[in-house]
Amino acid sequence: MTSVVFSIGSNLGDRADHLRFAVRRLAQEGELLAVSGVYETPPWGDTEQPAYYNAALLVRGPQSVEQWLLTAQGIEHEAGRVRHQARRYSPRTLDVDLVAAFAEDGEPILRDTPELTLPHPHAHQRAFVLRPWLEVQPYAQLPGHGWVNDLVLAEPMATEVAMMTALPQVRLEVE
Ligand SMILES: Nc1ncnc2c1ncn2[C@@H]1O[C@H](COP(=O)(O)OP(=O)(O)OP(=O)(O)O)[C@@H](O)[C@H]1O
Ligand SMILES: Nc1nc2c(c(=O)[nH]1)N=C(CO)CN2
Repeated sequence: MTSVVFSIGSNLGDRADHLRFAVRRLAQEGELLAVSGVYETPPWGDTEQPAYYNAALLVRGPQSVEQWLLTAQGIEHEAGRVRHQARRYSPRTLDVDLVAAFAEDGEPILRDTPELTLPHPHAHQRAFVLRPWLEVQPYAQLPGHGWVNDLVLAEPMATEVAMMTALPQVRLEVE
């Protein structure tokens, strides 16, 4: 069994609907253990694009992390995601990234291949990943970077977290 923290994001079309789609599909693929709140977040990395909706999920299942990656990419495709070769961080209907994964004994699963890096190589730089992650794993540690709670409290991350808007009226939970 593996437990995976997913970051989901959308900044094209009906953002809430795209996140709900990701939750519904991942709940079909594994056991949905926790769902964070939804945040509206300023675009990171390429600022000339609309704001994102972001959230985090914790899902468990018998899959390998490589199988989870294929599932995540399949879900992005089903949501109509188009990849733009010329633009690194282009707007997208749905992004489903593996942030971190854990074996049954709680040990982090590490990968460093061209297809899959675990933990996600940019996780420690992204408020839109770290803040929702804390809601699904309050005692999370990011291998190589320490406690996630410490990361979100330290500057400049704390300022970026303050720029995120919690949207409690947007619910993602599946029935
Ligand atoms: N932890 C990971 N989660 C998702 N994709 C990963 C991961 N590690 C490596 N990848 C690889 O990254 C490639 C690019 O993925 P994608 O197009 O979703 O990137 P992005 O979302 O635009 O940027 P970023 O990966 O920085 O969030 C994928 O082909 C995938 O194989
Ligand atoms: N706020 C925000 N910015 C981003 C996001 C995202 O999900 N949210 N995803 C990106 C590529 O993975 C690049 N930039």
